[in-house]
Amino acid sequence: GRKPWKILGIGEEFPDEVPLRAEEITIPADVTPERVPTHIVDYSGNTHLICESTANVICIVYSVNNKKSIEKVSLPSVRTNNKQIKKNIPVISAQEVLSSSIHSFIFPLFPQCSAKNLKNISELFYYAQKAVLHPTGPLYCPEEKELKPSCIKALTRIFKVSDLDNDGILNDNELNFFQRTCFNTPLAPQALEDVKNVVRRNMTDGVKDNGLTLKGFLFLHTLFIQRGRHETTWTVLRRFGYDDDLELTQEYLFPMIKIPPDCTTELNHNAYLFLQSVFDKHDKDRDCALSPDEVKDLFKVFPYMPWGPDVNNTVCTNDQGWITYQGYLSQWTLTTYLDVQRSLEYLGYLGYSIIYEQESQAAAMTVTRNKRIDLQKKQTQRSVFRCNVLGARGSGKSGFLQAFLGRNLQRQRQIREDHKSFYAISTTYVYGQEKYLLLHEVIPDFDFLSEADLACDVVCLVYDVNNPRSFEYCAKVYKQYFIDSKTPCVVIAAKSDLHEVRQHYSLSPHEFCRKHKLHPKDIYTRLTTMAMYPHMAQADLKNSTFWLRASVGATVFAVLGFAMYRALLKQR
Ligand SMILES: Nc1nc2c(ncn2[C@@H]2O[C@H](COP(=O)(O)OP(=O)(O)OP(=O)(O)O)[C@@H](O)[C@H]2O)c(=O)[nH]1
Ligand SMILES: [Ca+2]
Ligand SMILES: [Ca+2]
Ligand SMILES: [Mg+2]
Ligand SMILES: [Mg+2]
Repeated sequence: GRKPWKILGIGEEFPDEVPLRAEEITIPADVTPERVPTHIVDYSGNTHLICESTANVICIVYSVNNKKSIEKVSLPSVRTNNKQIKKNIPVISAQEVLSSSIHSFIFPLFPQCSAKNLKNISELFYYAQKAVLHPTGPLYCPEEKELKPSCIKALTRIFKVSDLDNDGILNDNELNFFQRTCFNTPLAPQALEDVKNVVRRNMTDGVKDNGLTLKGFLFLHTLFIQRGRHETTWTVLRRFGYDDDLELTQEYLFPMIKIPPDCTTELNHNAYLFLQSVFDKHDKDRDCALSPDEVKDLFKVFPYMPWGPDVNNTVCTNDQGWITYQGYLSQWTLTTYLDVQRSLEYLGYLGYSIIYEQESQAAAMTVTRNKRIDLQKKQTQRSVFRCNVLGARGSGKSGFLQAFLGRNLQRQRQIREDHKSFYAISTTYVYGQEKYLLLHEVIPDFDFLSEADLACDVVCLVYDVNNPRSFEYCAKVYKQYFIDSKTPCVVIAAKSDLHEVRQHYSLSPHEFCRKHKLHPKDIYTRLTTMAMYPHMAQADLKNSTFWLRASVGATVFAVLGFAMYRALLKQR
């Protein structure tokens, strides 16, 4: 899909009579080494003509046994005579062709070419094309004789992604995998040793425990570039998703994925396996939780830190407040459910499609079938269910979410205001199957409940038994938004450890929910079950509403995590 491009030739001509500007010659794509159709325009030493050109690369051709010809076309003169030459047009010369043909060890050699008679003229065009397609500019600083910072950054990410066990060394297995990934060919055992020996000869800490360190890896690439083999480095960079500016491409980070309405996005089994391996390689002390340092290390391959402190209040953490393995997978599940583009982007940074040899990051996603079909067929393959939690201000919504993560009131009160989350996600078992339940706290603004606030699998209406004005909100929301909807609703009486007061509403909560006599043992499992089998909720309960009394007392929490929620049906 590349556009055809132009090579401009300027030089001292040997024939006596030459036209000022020869006709353009076009080399068709299929006979050029880089498969790019190429126009060659010959400018016969009239360097000022280049001003009008739109060339991608300029070839300077001169006779090596004629000093004058070199002087005439030497770079400074081309530059000074042609101020309008765009700064980023590469200029190559026959001299360069000669000096680039050096022995190298891993990748196939270029044929030796003769600049003297340009017998192998195709080499010249090979280099001309290479100068455009694989520019050294973004990679290497010739003055400093070292890689540019952005190139070091990209190669460091590539090293980290390829270092599958995260020990800071590319061992033979990892090097072979890397080689196969980038060049489609395995590395012969001898070639592998040769590479390491080259590094050993040049530096002391480039090889460690018979594997390549980051320093050694960067050194190798410096060497490739210095030996005119920069297309090797470009092959690696492009394989890992980088464009000419060393940014990850849009196609790599955001592959096309179609999400029809009423469908949701989940990670598939392969993606969970990959994420599990990423967790394992960063959980260095194997305590099944990510310490702040481990999290930092995990996200070193990202251009920014994707998880803020609110994540620790969205998923399960250990006693130290560190995200557990379960919590880590939950957070990935949440991101995928709420913002699949972001999830694709993150998988891209981690190198999912490369490590798991997939066409694109999109291969990690399952788009679930339309929810309506699930309802018709009365079954679902989904594994993530969303429950929106609504209730008046201060009714105990956040407490309900945090209790799901196993946090008692005392612990909840330690959460900083700016670290609070409007989501909580964890797993529950429904008929023996592990499912994710995603709780979302909706900001109580009765007049501004959006589509998104209402779209979910099950609704929780929370009121405060201790606040006489809190039930009215639930009743109004229910009557306005859910009475005719297919979405099952649950009414939850929160703070039931406090004194229960009479609600200022025409019906008492008990009357409101009287018809719906349910005794769920575990409110969260109950919610997931209702989300999964809404037709059951419909069948059981005419208005698909029942009433729960939930207590978030600290002492009750201590025994069975979130089992402190006692769901009782009050009978009069
Ligand atoms: N005693 C007792 N207090 C609770 C319980 N749940 C929440 N609270 C307290 O009630 C207050 C409000 O609780 P939240 O969970 O923040 O209520 P909310 O509905 O999220 O409030 P907003 O987000 O402001 O709308 C806080 O001071 C909590 O500590 C409970 O079960 N028992
Ligand atoms: Ca390793
Ligand atoms: Ca750990
Ligand atoms: Mg000519
Ligand atoms: Mg809240």
